[in-house]
Amino acid sequence: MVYQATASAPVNIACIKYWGKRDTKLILPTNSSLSVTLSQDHLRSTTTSRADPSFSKDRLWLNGKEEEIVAPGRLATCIAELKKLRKELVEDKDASAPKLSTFPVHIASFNNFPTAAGLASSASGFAALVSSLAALYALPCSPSTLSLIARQGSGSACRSLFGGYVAWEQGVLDDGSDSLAVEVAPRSHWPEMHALICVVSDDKKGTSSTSGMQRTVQTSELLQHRIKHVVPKRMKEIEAAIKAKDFDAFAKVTMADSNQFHAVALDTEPPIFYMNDVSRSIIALIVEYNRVAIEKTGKRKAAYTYDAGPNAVIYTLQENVKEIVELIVKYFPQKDGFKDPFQLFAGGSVGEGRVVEGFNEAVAKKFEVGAVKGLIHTNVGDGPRVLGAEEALLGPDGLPKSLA
Ligand SMILES: Nc1ncnc2c1ncn2[C@@H]1O[C@H](COP(=O)(O)OP(=O)(O)OP(=O)(O)O)[C@@H](O)[C@H]1O
Ligand SMILES: C[C@@](O)(CCOP(=O)(O)OP(=O)(O)O)CC(=O)O
Repeated sequence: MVYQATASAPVNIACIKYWGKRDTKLILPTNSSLSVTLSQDHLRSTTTSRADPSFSKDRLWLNGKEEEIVAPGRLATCIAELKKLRKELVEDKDASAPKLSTFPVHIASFNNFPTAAGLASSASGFAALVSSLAALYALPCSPSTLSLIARQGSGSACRSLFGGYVAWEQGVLDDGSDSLAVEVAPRSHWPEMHALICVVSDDKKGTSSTSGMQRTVQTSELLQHRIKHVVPKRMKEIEAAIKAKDFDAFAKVTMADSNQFHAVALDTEPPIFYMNDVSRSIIALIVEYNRVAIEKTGKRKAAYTYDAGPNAVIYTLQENVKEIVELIVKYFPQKDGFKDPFQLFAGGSVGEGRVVEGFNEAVAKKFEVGAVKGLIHTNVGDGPRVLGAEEALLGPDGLPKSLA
């Protein structure tokens, strides 16, 4: 008998940013946060887990390379928590259930996009790990319960247990049992939400989120203001905007919160800079694009947001994506053609790009080819998926197929 399961999980990009922990071991945040889950059709982590009494120890391969599982590290904690749930919720209740909690596991995972480049690989990665082990162990758990475990792998990972629009409620309890992800609205509520990711750099980043945010907690006074007076109000505003499908309000709060996250990074001692000249020019383009839109219709049409790196994520409604791709390509000429998953250009190419009528072209300079290395067009997506045996990443010998 082979005990094995495969799952995939999505990336999420926060509109209200998580930045700061009140408990670094349990990964309990200093503020609530909210994100949009992006489609797994474009960006995903896929993970296969197998339990077998003949394995000598728990082992994990990420993109074909073995990673150490060292207790009490994050990987070891997540695996141990899931084994504990298997024992308590399945084996202790049903004497005939195989004692999978006592078997070592082999885990193989693959990210179909750059790992540790500020594209939230830790979020989709830990969500896929938790989802595949939960499927292997047949855990009767809700996504919110599983989010409690994914959170201990990487905070932002807890939000990837749901599709659509997701809040991570910070919670107040010391044991973290109320610090979990909840669905604000499913994908189907507002499926017109699209995202354009401008890959400015796919290098490993300078200051990791984990170390950067703790330096901010220790040194930034502005962070305390943000936690007490800004985020609670913004969480309410953005939830209301999502429920009402009010893109203008959604965009206003999203951009303000990205700005404030980078302001608290700058307010850290020594200061942390995640955005670069390219990032700032993309902001200038979106600000001008919105100025024209507001002049015509009174409403914003795009929202930029930046995580702990220079890559821009631009949220917009489906009807505006084409204009925005043309705008970005005009200022950031592309080496490779735009992969057009939604057929915006009906099989043709983007060409030289262009700006909308009334746009002040002087707000940014034209950059060299390669300043924006690539554009990824995606949309709001669903939560983790359990996949069939044909998608498994482990071979019959229990080792990654990529190594065979
Ligand atoms: N598929 C995966 N399975 C298990 N762990 C993963 C997976 N993908 C990434 N990770 C873990 O996450 C780490 C990368 O996280 P890191 O926070 O540095 O980058 P990021 O998630 O790309 O960026 P950010 O979270 O700041 O947006 C990897 O080194 C690995 O330990
Ligand atoms: C800027 C962010 O992307 C920070 C993400 O931080 P991580 O979740 O990567 O940090 P750890 O909990 O230490 O693993 C904002 C966000 O996703 O909310």
